[in-house]
Amino acid sequence: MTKHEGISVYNEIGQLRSVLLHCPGEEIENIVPDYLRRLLFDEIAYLKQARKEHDQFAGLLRQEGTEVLYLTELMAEILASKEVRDRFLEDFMEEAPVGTEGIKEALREFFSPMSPLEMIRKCIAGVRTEELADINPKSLGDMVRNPYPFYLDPIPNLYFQRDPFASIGEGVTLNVMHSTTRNRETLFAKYLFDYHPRFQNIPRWYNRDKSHPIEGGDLLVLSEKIVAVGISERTDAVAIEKMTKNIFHSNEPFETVLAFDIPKTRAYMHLDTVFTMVDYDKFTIYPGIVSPLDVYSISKGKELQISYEASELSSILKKYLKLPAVDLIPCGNGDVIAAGREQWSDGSNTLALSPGKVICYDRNHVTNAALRQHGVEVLEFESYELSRGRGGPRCMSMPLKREKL
Ligand SMILES: NC(=O)NCCC[C@H](N)C(=O)O
Repeated sequence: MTKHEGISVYNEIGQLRSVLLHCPGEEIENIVPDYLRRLLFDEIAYLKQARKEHDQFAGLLRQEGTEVLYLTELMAEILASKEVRDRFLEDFMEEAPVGTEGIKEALREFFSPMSPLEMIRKCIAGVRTEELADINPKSLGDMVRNPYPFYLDPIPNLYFQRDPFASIGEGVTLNVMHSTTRNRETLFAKYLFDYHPRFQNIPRWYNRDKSHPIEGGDLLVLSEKIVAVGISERTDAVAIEKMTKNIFHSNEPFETVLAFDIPKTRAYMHLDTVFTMVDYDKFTIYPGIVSPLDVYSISKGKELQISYEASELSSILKKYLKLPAVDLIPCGNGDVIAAGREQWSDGSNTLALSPGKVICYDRNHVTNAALRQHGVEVLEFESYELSRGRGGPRCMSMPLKREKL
């Protein structure tokens, strides 16, 4: 197993040293039209092409010197311990939830011959009812006919590794997801931080046992002093306050959390679907959120100091990041039709590799051209299928280490 490495993320743009990904697997082939919405997809994706695109994404990261870690491989290392494996399976079935003891017993038997990697992949892929032939009925629930096709639901959003936890400084938020379908994803993160030797004693700024939702796509570490967070469809103000108190009570250098109150709609589900940082003084933003945007600052003090920031976004960013000017590069380059189309496929959801160098989906050609006009280097990869899950390169990656600036 890998040695202790920890977490170190003090900005959005410093050289990306290490990142966590999940390459989409068989879970994508368990998405069916009847459950699309509940599974937070808008279309049926084609797995072979999605995996090809994801490999291109990982290839670009490696080519730039970033260490690429896969969630399934880290989890398989942990589950090599029989004790941890058994505990994980019980927790996983409890949270699924698997309702009856008869089905639980059949699942234990189903998983028992599998290697740790096979088991973890299958937990993510989902288990269809037809795969468990012999259930020894123990209760009424084991006997009644149920048309629902899964004993364990697939977890198709796991390739959006940005959301179940978030690296901030040397710690993490272990998130509470807004939707039931994504909540089991945070169990993987819990096991990583409880058991993997690479991540021992990582402070937690938020824990998945709290009731208020917060998702990683809403958390942006703008500098060593400033964290931005979306008050969004997925993240609520109570969770933000709890997280902020924990960060401020630690030895971390963060001094202000800027809370962006964005519209609560599916297209803009997280702050990073409408706003990402691409260079020291450059950001890409979806123009549709600028006028309804309210920003609040929460500053460190004996108590939290909360204020409404009355100025426009560029002034707020200049003030807190101590910059003479900021360049807000619009998604769609000022064309309202292109902006709407490209935001829908995450045109503003860039992943910075280093200051002024980002990875983007190739399909968002208007926004990518605008980024280049503003002096940003853009690396592209194919995006026919991955984009169907409504997330882009930032959503698909969780930085574990970035160089400090
Ligand atoms: N940070 C992100 O914006 N992640 C994208 C998540 C997409 C996923 N289908 C969801 O609705 O949660």
